Amino acid sequence: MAKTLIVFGSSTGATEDVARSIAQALENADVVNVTDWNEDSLKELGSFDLILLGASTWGIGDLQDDWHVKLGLLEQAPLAGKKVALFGTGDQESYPDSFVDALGILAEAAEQAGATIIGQTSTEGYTHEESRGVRNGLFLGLAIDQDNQAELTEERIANWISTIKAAV
Ligand SMILES: Cc1cc2nc3c(=O)[nH]c(=O)nc-3n(C[C@H](O)[C@H](O)[C@H](O)COP(=O)(O)O)c2cc1C
Repeated sequence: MAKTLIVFGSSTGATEDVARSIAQALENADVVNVTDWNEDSLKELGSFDLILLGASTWGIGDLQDDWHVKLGLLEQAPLAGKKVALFGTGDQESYPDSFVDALGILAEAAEQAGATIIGQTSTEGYTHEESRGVRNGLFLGLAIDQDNQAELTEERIANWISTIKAAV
């Protein structure tokens, strides 16, 4: 398996749990909290074949706080030619018009840095109405709803990882 870096931002632990589950399922993954991400971290990106970025959505469609502070760093990251896959947690019932918006925010920043986004997923099985995390009818990454569909999380992660492995 490709050498993988997972960077997550999580306010109450949901996205961190997903990040750690993903890391367990991959053979060669480093997991980093975005709070520990700095200019020096950017220099190490070149040694990874695949970069996974995970964030929750807060406010109404806002990027998780720790990620929000580091978004400028992501925009400047040396990601040209790199494959980046995204995962996000959200609550589709309470926030149907901004469900996993963070996926869209991270995608735009990573693309600005030259990355190619892989790992888009179907919106089937979700009840949201609007999402900045959807482009051309697909989520820009893995969408997890621990608040309403926790029973689907394990299977969603497993399916997504298969797709990612096939794409690297
Ligand atoms: C005040 C508040 C605002 C939220 N806003 C959104 C939102 O706009 N969109 C969304 O999908 N989820 C929203 N959520 C749900 C969280 O994103 C969800 O619970 C997530 O799993 C939290 O992940 P974390 O613990 O990793 O930060 C919100 C939750 C709270 C409490």
